[in-house]
Amino acid sequence: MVKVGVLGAKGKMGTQVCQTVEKTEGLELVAALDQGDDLERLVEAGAQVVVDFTRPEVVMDNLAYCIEHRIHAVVGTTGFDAERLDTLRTQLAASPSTGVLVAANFSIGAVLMMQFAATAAKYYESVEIIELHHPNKVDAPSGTARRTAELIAAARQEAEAGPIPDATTTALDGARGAVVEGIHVHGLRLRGLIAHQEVLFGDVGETLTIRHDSMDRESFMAGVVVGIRRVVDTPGLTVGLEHFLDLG
Ligand SMILES: NC(=O)C1=CN([C@@H]2O[C@H](COP(=O)(O)OP(=O)(O)OC[C@H]3O[C@@H](n4cnc5c(N)ncnc54)[C@H](OP(=O)(O)O)[C@@H]3O)[C@@H](O)[C@H]2O)C=CC1
Ligand SMILES: O=C(O)C1=N[C@H](C(=O)O)C[C@H](O)C1
Repeated sequence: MVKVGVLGAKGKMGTQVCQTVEKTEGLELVAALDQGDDLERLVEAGAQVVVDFTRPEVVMDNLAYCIEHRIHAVVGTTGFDAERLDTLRTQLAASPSTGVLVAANFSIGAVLMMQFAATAAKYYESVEIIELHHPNKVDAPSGTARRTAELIAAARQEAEAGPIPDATTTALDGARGAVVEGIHVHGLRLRGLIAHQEVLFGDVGETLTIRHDSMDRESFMAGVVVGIRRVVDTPGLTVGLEHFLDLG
């Protein structure tokens, strides 16, 4: 039995993660903490794995505590850049048996979308990303959009692709979205949505659009369970759920 603690337990994702852990064979929910709760309760409850769906501004402190106390972590909270990931690697070096998984998106379809986009990247001159979410989302662009842009940029760099064409010389602020690793990312916030993303590729005479839709937060739960089961045997930092999946 894997003893699991959840941080952000009263939030949209945390609530569902608690329910999932409680009904999943081999997992036991031993702590459900939210804003204002003392992290010491994780140690008192004997948590072996913590699942964090909190907020970008608090997640690094949560992880520092977990790593210091040799508690593995499955992290869905957004806000990770290269500097934050390096900080985790440094902290984990002092706790070599501990595993941390940071995944921008736990939905299998979103993982595939990112993989497909990385595969397509070297074949197209143009690429832009549109992420669409519920209006209660606090961050923009989404972690998934950032990660997708990073993967596409890495694939383009490896293929020695030229610059993305764009003749814009005048624009209102924001009209061309944010730029992540040289790729334009546009964010929409709309009541009725949960989590959606389109990656649009273009070249002479054709376009390719890869779209993923999460219509229910249940779509993230299978990936979270895989993360919990695998992180206990995977010391160090893992970035992306794809490393815990058999994608062929
Ligand atoms: N990787 C993935 O697949 C997914 C990632 N996410 C990400 O997960 C994060 C949470 O999303 P969501 O559930 O929608 O957000 P919510 O705002 O619904 O939930 C966050 C919860 O964390 C609580 N919280 C804030 N600070 C702390 C703290 N220090 N310790 C414990 N709990 C705390 C909040 O309390 P309060 O409201 O009082 O501040 C709130 O209850 C976001 O970064 C989001 O982008 C979301 C969906 C999928
Ligand atoms: O806040 C959300 O809802 C989501 N956050 C993650 C992100 O920022 O990519 C994952 C998914 O898009 C839902």
